[in-house]
Amino acid sequence: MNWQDNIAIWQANQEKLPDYLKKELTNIQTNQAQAEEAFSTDLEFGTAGMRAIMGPGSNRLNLFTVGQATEGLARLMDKLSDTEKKRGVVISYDSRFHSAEFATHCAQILGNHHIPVFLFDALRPTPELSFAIRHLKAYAGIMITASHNSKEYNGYKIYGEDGGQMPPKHVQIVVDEMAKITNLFEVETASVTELESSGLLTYIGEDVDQAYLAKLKTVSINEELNKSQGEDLKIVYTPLHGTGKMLYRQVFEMNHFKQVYVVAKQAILDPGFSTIKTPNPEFMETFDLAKKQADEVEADLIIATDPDADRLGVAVRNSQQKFEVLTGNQIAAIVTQYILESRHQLGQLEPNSEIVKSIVSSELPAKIAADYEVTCCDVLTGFKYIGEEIERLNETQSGHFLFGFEESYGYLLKDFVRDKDAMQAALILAETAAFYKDQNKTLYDAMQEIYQKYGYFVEKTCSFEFEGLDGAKKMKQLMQNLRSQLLTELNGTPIVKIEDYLNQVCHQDQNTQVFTEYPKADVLKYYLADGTWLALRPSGTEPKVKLYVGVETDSQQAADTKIENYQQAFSDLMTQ
Ligand SMILES: O=P(O)(O)OC[C@H]1O[C@H](O)[C@H](O)[C@@H](O)[C@@H]1O
Repeated sequence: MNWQDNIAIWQANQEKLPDYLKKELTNIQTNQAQAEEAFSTDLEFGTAGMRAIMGPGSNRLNLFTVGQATEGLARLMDKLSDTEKKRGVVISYDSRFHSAEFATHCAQILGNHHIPVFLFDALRPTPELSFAIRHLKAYAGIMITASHNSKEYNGYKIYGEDGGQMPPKHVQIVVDEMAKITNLFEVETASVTELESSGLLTYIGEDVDQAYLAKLKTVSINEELNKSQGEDLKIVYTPLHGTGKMLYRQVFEMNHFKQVYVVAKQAILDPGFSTIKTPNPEFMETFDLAKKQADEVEADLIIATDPDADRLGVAVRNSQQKFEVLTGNQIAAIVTQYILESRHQLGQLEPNSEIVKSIVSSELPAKIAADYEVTCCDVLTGFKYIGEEIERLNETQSGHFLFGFEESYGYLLKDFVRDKDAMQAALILAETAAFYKDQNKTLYDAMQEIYQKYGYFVEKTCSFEFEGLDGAKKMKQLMQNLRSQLLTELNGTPIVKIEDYLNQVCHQDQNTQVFTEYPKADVLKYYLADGTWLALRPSGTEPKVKLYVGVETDSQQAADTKIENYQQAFSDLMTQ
């Protein structure tokens, strides 16, 4: 169907649209480029479900595209046995515009299929949703969030019964069912009152909070340390206008961190994120307000969580006492070092322990792990793969999960959650900071010690935007070109190995070998003769190709120069 016909269908169904969407439908037609983009194609399920700008259209996040996905999930569940189906679905949502409305709409669609729904009575973090699925023994979960994207976006994630993001093979069934819904306006809903009275809709909140908080108490490794040092540690915390606000105080207090100063202006649930450009805890500017407050109260560290509280960013004082934002990889290295060292000291480092990371994350935690005879398992980008590895370890009883992370600021320690959990990460960071403070050191000092011991492993990610309708096609083409003309050197340094995760082949020493331990993914990873690695992949959540570079040298300065040079050389190649 062409986009004009698609608009005509939306217009014909005007009476089903809420007022704001009616207005937006009229407005969008005055801008042909935007209208074409919104109506000429359908949203796709990416790394983490669907994420898009909100507005009318089949390629936008709105009541009807959210409805289509939920109807897909409902039809998948219709195929289950009655007992399985009756386990129901847990739904949560973040602080964004329309998040609560979308969540209720999902409940009404599932309810129409006689699927029980457990809907949070107010916004809650993504990790709490993941926990709630297992806690309530539900069959699936839905989270309405666009994570750290800007305010125009919203998103939709589906979780499976293990609390992890639904694995691709199940998502495919949902996607196939979605494709059968050719008219988005035909998806039926039940009324909320009806569902409430029939018992199909249950509101959850406080009980699940208490159960989740109790589990969060098990994250600490050395409770005695927290008891003795927790009172002295000064933390400035910002929930960046999102769900972290709901539980942070109890989380810190229950774990003996009493001096937590919240950034009051960012503890307001504001879907416009009016104090920041984007609610992304990886950017320096996101910490501006927090930094001011941290200087006033002489805080040791700043912790920020994104609006759905699954990712976490940290700023620490450097040797000049100025706050510096750590990268996702640096946070992972510091936490890995602390977990392994403290467990080792306490005699709690079990044999067959394992950390899990994505293939585009730093090699430094792997090197630290090796030093403690702990395995490091690599998985594809997407926390669901870390969830799958945890499940595998549990099922086969072949190992003990200690820590999972991605360079994109996602961390998990305890498997009562099967996605990244910023609350767990906040706790372990506070404990780590307390550990070093006890020795008169900061987390910045900790990072320097790690570099000195293991080498300067430094990584940088940059991305190339591919907006617009033909963006996805252009990204695929770019990857294809790099596959058909394999690079042999970069900046004069030979490329010794190339892994192609789509064709599942590894090119090395003029040989091509097949590898099948990962699902197929559009990723190319290059290994250079000097130990540098580069990876390139189209993002699954944004219209971007991401370039990741990791180097290992003997000084920070040498690492920075090396990274700049390689990144530049590769970027030049891509834009030629
Ligand atoms: O690099 P992308 O495909 O955009 O994904 C970036 C991140 O997106 C989401 O937050 C996923 O849950 C993460 O697992 C993933 O690392």
